[in-house]
Amino acid sequence: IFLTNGEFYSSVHQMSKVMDFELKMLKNMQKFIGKNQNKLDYLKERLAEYERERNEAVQMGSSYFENPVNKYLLTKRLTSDWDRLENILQYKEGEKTLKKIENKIVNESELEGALEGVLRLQDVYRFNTSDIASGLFQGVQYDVHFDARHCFDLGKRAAETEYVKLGYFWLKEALKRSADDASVDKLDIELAIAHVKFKLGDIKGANETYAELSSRYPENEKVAKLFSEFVVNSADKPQYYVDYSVEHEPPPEHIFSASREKLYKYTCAGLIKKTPADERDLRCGYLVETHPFLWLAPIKVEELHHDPLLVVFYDVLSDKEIETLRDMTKRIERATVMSPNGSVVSKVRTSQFQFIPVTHHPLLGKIDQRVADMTNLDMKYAEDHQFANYGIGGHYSEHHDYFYIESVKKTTISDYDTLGNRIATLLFYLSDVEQGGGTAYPYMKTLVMPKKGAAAFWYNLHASGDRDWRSLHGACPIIVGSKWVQNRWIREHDQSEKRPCYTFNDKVEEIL
Ligand SMILES: O=C(O)CCC(=O)C(=O)O
Ligand SMILES: [Fe+2]
Repeated sequence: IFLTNGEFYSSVHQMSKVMDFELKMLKNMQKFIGKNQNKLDYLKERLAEYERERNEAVQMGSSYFENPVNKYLLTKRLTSDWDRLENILQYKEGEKTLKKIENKIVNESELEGALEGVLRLQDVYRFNTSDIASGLFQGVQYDVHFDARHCFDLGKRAAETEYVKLGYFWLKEALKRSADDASVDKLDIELAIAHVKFKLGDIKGANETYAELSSRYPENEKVAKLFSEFVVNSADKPQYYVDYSVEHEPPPEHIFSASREKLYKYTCAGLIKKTPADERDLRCGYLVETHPFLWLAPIKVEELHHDPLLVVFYDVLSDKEIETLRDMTKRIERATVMSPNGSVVSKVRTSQFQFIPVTHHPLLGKIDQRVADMTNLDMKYAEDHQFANYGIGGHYSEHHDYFYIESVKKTTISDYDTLGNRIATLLFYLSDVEQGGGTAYPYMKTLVMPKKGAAAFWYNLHASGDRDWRSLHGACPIIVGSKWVQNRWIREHDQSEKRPCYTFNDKVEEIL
């Protein structure tokens, strides 16, 4: 058994394990019910039999005992039969099975992770609470909805995270739904709303809610207690209201003045995108120069940004190759999980992000040759192939692929002295994603949507070797679907023949 702590919600691949686990639980439950059903059936039969014998005896009166057989039967019922029955009654049928069911493996932190996944989606894509609650995502209607209890759980969870304000809206939604849905107590929702208001610094609003509740429930001890706690805790807080008219703060007027995290989210949500003027010089076409073979089989390439360079290559992996790659990652993963020693949690984690050396399978070398043809870089200087799987809500926040060599220990980076920094990244998409899951490049105003068999390619370093901060990117959360990617991180030493240094420094100073 290897399912544990908050590792599943982020990967659909892992979720399928959870599904298998649920099936086992259901089977155990069936077994438990079956066993107890047999026991009850047996007991019912015995009961009927004994009642019948007894009724006969009662009807016959004392003459019943004139028959030695009857005398024997009564004695037997009250002695050996009864002992057996007692044993059966005391025996906890299906106890072992019950233990298995009780010993649930998907624990509370999984649930918290799942709730936070929903909140992250909502935050990044700026979904309305009532839309999510009724199963509407980016204009696509799904046949799911959240009841008052779900909304309440989300609201309470949100209040404990960075999404406190969303917590307010979820609790309001819970309140709305509780009108004709008794899955949660209305007063509990209202108390949670008062608490969230307090957390948001809405001291005046919280005070009004508590005051109203205590006048509506004058005898309620819980209300009185929470109100007086609030009065004590808010005594030295500034007294103001919070505006709840919008669920998501609009971006600042000069959008690039926002934090990098915000820029990443805005790009995922489509608030940052290229203007027609930005797109004017970008081309689509066929790549034929880097290798004579490409004259026969040119690679489809789409330019998405020029400086720094960002392109997408299409149809560079076949479905069959992708199948082989996926099989490869499955095999390695299982081997890791079954390993008898070492931390189980980290093993499960590495199975969501795993490195496979090029020597592991001939296909990996073949792919690297293709990458060399596509990028004109030398793949001798690349890291191991990295595979990753993201599930619903799974994401990778904004980051640079290059190393900050000043701030990390050199020894933690493989072969830094010989290979140097990550000059470029080639990111294969091994799956389509139904909704969400794009790769966002805020400074290039680009959102690349995963397309099975395609690959995004960009430079992380200037030709001078300096880090290019404009290569900032991140994987947007998955709304629906499962995303598989394969990373090729290409190092800078020694690409000098492939990407000559300029004689001038092309470094662009950071504007932050
Ligand atoms: O999955 C993506 O879209 C981006 C992944 C990424 O940036 C990374 O693994 O470094
Ligand atoms: Fe990255």
